[in-house]
Amino acid sequence: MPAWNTDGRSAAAKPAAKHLGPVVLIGPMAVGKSAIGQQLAQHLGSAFVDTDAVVVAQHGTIAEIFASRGEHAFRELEARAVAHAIEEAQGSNAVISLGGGAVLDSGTQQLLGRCTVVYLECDAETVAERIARNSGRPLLAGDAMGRWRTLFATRQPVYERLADLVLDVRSGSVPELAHRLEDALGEYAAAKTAAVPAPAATKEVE
Ligand SMILES: Nc1ncnc2c1ncn2[C@@H]1O[C@H](COP(=O)(O)OP(=O)(O)O)[C@@H](O)[C@H]1O
Ligand SMILES: O=C(O)C1=C[C@@H](OP(=O)(O)O)[C@@H](O)[C@H](O)C1
Ligand SMILES: [Mg+2]
Repeated sequence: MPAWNTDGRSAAAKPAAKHLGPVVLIGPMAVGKSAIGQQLAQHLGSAFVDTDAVVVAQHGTIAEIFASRGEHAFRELEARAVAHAIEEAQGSNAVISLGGGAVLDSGTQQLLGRCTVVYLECDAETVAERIARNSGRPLLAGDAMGRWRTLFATRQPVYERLADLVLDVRSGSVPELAHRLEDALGEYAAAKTAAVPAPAATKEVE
């Protein structure tokens, strides 16, 4: 049972939700950032932005960008798309799914301080089948699983450091995980609300 926003109103209308701000999903390739993010946004009645989709819509497929302009150019386009999405989402509970490597950018890391960051935690076994039918992820060309493990090993500390919440996605379907995340966010927002001291009583002036 979702802990909040069960009445169809926008999540931002709930007092606790204002403590969340934009909800940003991070984690390695194929953990479900795009799929779970989209469903979560539907549950919350929030906007959804997949920053990879923004880059693709503006500049062509990720594989084409890597091939014609290189990874560095992709990272610049990605950082710009992320910054724009986070700026636009201020004051709302929009859900933003990043690409797995977006968190390496220092500007992005700073902007994430204005968001609730959810790290989707997974392992190689869970993503193996998804990676095997990988398409369109140039960094996984060749030995996909070996590359995934290597990238994960270097990025895992960054994901952990940036996370406000960690969601274990090693079991459960996309709809189940989206519900689980919605509940966890509701609890997180309620805890933050409780932690904010009530405003001091104003003295009456005669
Ligand atoms: N919990 C899950 N169970 C089954 N399939 C999943 C799950 N999470 C994601 N998938 C599928 O795995 C693939 C990769 O998911 P995606 O959301 O694109 O990952 P990411 O954005 O993290 O790279 C998609 O086909 C998606 O539907
Ligand atoms: O981890 C990465 O460096 C990448 C992850 C991809 O996004 P997903 O994590 O959504 O697959 C995409 O941005 C690009 O292929 C690079
Ligand atoms: Mg994605």
